[in-house]
Amino acid sequence: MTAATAIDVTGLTKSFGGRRVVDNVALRVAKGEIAGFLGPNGSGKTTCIRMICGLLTPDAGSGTVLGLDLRRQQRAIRRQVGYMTQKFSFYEDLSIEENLAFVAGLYGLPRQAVRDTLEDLGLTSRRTQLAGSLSGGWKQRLALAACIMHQPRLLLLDEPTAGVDPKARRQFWDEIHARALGGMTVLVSTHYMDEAERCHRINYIAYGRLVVSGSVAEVIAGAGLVTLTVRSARPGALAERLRRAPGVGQVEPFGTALHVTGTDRAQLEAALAAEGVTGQPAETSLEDVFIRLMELSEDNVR
Ligand SMILES: Nc1ncnc2c1ncn2[C@@H]1O[C@H](COP(=O)(O)OP(=O)(O)OP(=O)(O)O)[C@@H](O)[C@H]1O
Repeated sequence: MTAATAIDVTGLTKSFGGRRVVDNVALRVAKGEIAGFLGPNGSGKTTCIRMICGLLTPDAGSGTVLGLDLRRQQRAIRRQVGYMTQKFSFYEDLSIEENLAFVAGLYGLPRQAVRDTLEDLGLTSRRTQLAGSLSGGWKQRLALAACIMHQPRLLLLDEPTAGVDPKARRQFWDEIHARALGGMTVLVSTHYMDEAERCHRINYIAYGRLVVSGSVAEVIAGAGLVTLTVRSARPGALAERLRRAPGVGQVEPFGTALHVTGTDRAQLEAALAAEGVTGQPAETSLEDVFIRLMELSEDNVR
């Protein structure tokens, strides 16, 4: 491991009840990087995150987290990591400040840490509000406050913005980027494409296996997909026919236009020409790429 690497693990493997849910995953995350973790439901993201933060022991695999040994130094790792679980919970009948004071007590932090964290996350004016009465966005902010109060060097976020409105999500991401600029490393799982695009690098996992890793641009370029957009008076009927045409992968309506994606430009153009329409070149979206990766992974496990 170099000093600039926050997570450096290889061969991570975990089975539950004889079923392998994480299979030989290698992951490297540089210090100060925001790494996205994407993949279909049940593909093993949460399990990987829990192995990385020292809550679950891998069946196989090794490596370091913040320079600490993944297998032998789990306790030390847990102390330096902030982990926001998918279903974070609080004492609903306690205020924001009381909830944070409770967490501070668990970590043995001084009272000042609560005041600083309230201030830092813009929670001071609401500090007496009961956690149970907060909106989704403020609850999530409280959860973030609770997991960064002990100033971890690595933040692991498991679908932190599920069910939160766009403005609160944007504020949350601004907060995350500010922390990363300050040197904190972040590994965040998400199903939202716009959030994937906010990450420095993304890692796509399917059926327990890491399928691809890189910047958004690298991942899109590496998929080798071609996308054309067509307009039609009856896009629904055209989409139906195109989906059955050879060489056509995905056909997605975008308003009155269709985005048609495949791996071979000549075949795509031929499919459109057979329908009497011409396509205009369009950018392949990250969503198109992930759907393609998921289909390829399905084929591999069948
Ligand atoms: N403690 C456990 N005991 C048994 N099975 C488990 C356990 N934890 C996870 N699993 C199973 O392992 C698989 C991977 O789950 P995991 O939660 O890691 O996936 P995920 O990628 O985070 O999914 P999602 O996107 O839905 O959150 C799932 O099939 C899940 O049911």
